[in-house]
Amino acid sequence: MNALAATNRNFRHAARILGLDSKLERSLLIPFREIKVECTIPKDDGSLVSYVGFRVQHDNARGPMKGGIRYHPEVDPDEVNALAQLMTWKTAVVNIPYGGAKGGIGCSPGDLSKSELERLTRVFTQKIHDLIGIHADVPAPDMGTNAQTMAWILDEYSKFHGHSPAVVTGKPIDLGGSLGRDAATGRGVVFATEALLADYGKSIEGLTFAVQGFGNVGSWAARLIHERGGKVIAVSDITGAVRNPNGIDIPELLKHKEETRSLANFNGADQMDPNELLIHECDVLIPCALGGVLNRENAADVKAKFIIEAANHPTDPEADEILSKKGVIVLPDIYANAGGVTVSYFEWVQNIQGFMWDEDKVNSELQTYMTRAFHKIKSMCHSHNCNLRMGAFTLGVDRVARATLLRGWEA
Ligand SMILES: NC(=O)C1=CN([C@@H]2O[C@H](COP(=O)(O)OP(=O)(O)OC[C@H]3O[C@@H](n4cnc5c(N)ncnc54)[C@H](O)[C@@H]3O)[C@@H](O)[C@H]2O)C=CC1
Ligand SMILES: O=C(O)CCC(=O)C(=O)O
Repeated sequence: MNALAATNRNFRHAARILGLDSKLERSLLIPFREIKVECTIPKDDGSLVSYVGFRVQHDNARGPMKGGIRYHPEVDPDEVNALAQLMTWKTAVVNIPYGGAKGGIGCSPGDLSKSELERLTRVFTQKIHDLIGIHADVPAPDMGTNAQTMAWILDEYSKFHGHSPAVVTGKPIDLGGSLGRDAATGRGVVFATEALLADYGKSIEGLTFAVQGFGNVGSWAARLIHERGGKVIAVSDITGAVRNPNGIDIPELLKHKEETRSLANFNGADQMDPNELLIHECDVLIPCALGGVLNRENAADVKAKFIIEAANHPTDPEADEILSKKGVIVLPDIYANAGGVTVSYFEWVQNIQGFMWDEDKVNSELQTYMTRAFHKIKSMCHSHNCNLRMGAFTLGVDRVARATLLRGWEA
């Protein structure tokens, strides 16, 4: 099922549970604004190449729209729409004063030189600068983008609007980025995992983990799990996959990845088929890469007891049903990976205050937000007799619906 159909289906299910008015339901589903722009740049050899850039601003009832920008060949308008909508529910789940947005450019960032990426980012920013802004829409990194990408957006935007560090988050510390933002999504995943496991009388120490994706989110999640005594027994990324039933030495794997840019030829683990990772024997599976990876083709073969959705939309609704029948507990993306946008919020607050927090404060506030949201989700699950995904969706949708009604929406 495509990402937008899946996200709409989850939203409609939550709206039914909440008994939302059908006109309000329809209004919440329609994006506030969809932007599609042509981005033509000269390549390093002087030839011209054109890309399509998207920004979907889904909802701003609770505050400025917020969400990452993705550079990936499979970026398409439906997917960006789905991811923007997920941001609206996600910011509401962790109760930060934002709406939702998402952007992307259909490109292969690994095939572009640094100067080509810079030109592409600047052209994209020139095309959308009037529609983003500190109190309108605040981009951040997502797959294929990073702090450097945010620095270029900040610089280009500031040419039009004056120096504006709060227009993006996830920027370099030297330009007003927050301590702890780089690790925040992975750290939030770990806080979310701890909250869930505690609910089952368990802890990370001694459990086995399989992690798909070893970029920003996956590598930080794996590192922090390793530090807490969890055994990361399988890791994959676009270059391949490795496994070690005794636990992979994650700091060594990080060093190897840094030196070789690949998981291949790592001495501390055996190579494995990357397609096997999601169905590998483990206690906890953490998808940290693409959407739709758990679907009706593989869900029945999943062996993990818990799935923590660090990626956005990794589980298709058809897989959700299969996993639920198998008794697998799924912690949904709009909560599990909300640590990134939560620390983005702290970064924005620091920029507006002109006051920098120390890293311990960032991390401890993040833990407070993640733990509080988990208990709120659980209480929605009890009230509505639903699973964690619907607990999170009902929590997020209810908060956005209330804000919309209070602002004067009338059926
Ligand atoms: N960066 C952030 O703050 C946040 C990211 N996310 C989500 O987390 C996921 C990962 O994002 P980042 O770590 O930021 O991206 P990234 O670009 O830093 O890393 C992506 C990783 O996925 C791997 N990958 C790509 N295709 C794969 C495949 N077919 N099989 C296995 N691995 C594959 C890449 O090799 C890389 O290791 C995405 O779904 C993103 O939307 C969610 C919330 C915040
Ligand atoms: O930090 C942010 O503003 C957005 C992060 C993001 O794109 C996400 O949570 O999917």
